[in-house]
Amino acid sequence: MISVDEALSHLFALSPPREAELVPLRAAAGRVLAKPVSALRDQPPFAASTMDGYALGSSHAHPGAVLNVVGEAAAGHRWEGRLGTGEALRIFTGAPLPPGADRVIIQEDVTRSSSQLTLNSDLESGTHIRPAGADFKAGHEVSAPRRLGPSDVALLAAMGIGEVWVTCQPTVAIIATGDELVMPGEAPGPDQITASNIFGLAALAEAEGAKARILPIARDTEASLKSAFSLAKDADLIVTVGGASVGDHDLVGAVAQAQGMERAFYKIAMRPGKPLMAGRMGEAVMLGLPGNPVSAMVCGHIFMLPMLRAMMGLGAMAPSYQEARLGTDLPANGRRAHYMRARVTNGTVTPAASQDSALLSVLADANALLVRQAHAPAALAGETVQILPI
Ligand SMILES: Nc1nc2c(c(=O)[nH]1)N[C@H]1C(S)=C(S)[C@@H](COP(=O)(O)OP(=O)(O)OC[C@H]3O[C@@H](n4cnc5c(N)ncnc54)[C@H](O)[C@@H]3O)O[C@H]1N2
Ligand code: MOO
Repeated sequence: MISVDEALSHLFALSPPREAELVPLRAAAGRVLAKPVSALRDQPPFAASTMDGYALGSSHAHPGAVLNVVGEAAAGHRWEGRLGTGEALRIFTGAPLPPGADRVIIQEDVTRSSSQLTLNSDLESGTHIRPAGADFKAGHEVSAPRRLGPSDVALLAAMGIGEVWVTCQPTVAIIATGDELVMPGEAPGPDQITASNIFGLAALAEAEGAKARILPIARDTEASLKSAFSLAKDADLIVTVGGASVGDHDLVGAVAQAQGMERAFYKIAMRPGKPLMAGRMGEAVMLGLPGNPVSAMVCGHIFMLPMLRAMMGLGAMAPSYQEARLGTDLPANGRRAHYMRARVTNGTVTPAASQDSALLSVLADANALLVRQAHAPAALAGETVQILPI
């Protein structure tokens, strides 16, 4: 059995970044920027009024001053000219400021009569001018790699960028294995159950930005598993679920190897997740997860998601563990790192009463995994522990 960290290193070695593709900005949200992008010009490109009012030279901006309104500037329509002594310009929010003006008086602070403008006795302070380049200057860079969120997409649009290079989305083929399984909605036989974790794994992969495909359930025969692998071979990542352990019907490893899988490792010191396996299979990576519903999902968080992030160009990063206060005493841990289903409330984490790796209702109630390292000594309530929000 290798450690979780060793398993992750093997998996990262199997998961180089995918190539990049050029997509319209509208399709870029959630994708990973593959090449840095630079602003084409300053934003705003000109000094602009931030209010509706009157632009003037600040030497005139005193209560009771009387000025002559010589024209008008609106957003998208500059006034061509230069303000002289005693002159003011009607100006609206977003309009370019004319030369000769360095202050805008809001319209609430003036009295206007025809072209004559009188400043009121109480003037709001501030210039109400946004200088050219206040947001960013031409050449301002958004660096890569970076997962593009809504604010990034808005920034890129403001930078004038219509298309961006993003890493291609990894494709994931998910294969449930087992004679006992039927799809949700199908009528199970008396000895059968519904395939469940494959739907959770597909959702996890998609939420991370991958394209997931659930293949037909493979039965516990060489022929059925072989045909499932052949359907999956164009994927970047082939995820099998079940058939990973040591029973007579656990054929996944043997069939995968007969299909050319070069095994990187088998079995890890982790609970749940012990019979994890992985290797290269042609152009794809094969990740063989244990069948127990929670084991597969926990391995999805700890291994599949970091692999997908690496394939998307985000680097070889372990999951982002955080710290929390332990809400209850825990006994010493055994030789496998334990990823306990737990709830974190106000910074205090409490493990679920049952850690049976088949209980999806417990997983669905959990909002974190509480990580106990292999051979961790007993821990007392109040100690700081590692968690992974899920
Ligand atoms: N003698 C030993 N037995 C087992 C060991 C061991 O070390 N020695 N390891 C145990 C551990 S730990 C795990 S985890 C399981 C994993 O076994 P498999 O990966 O071979 O999984 P299966 O036997 O196919 O299934 C286990 C369990 O999960 C159900 N299952 C399978 N696939 C799905 C699915 N897609 N959706 C929902 N449920 C699924 C299946 O019906 C079984 O109940 O092995 C232990 N045994
Ligand atoms: O490791 Mo198994 O994955 O305990 O249930």
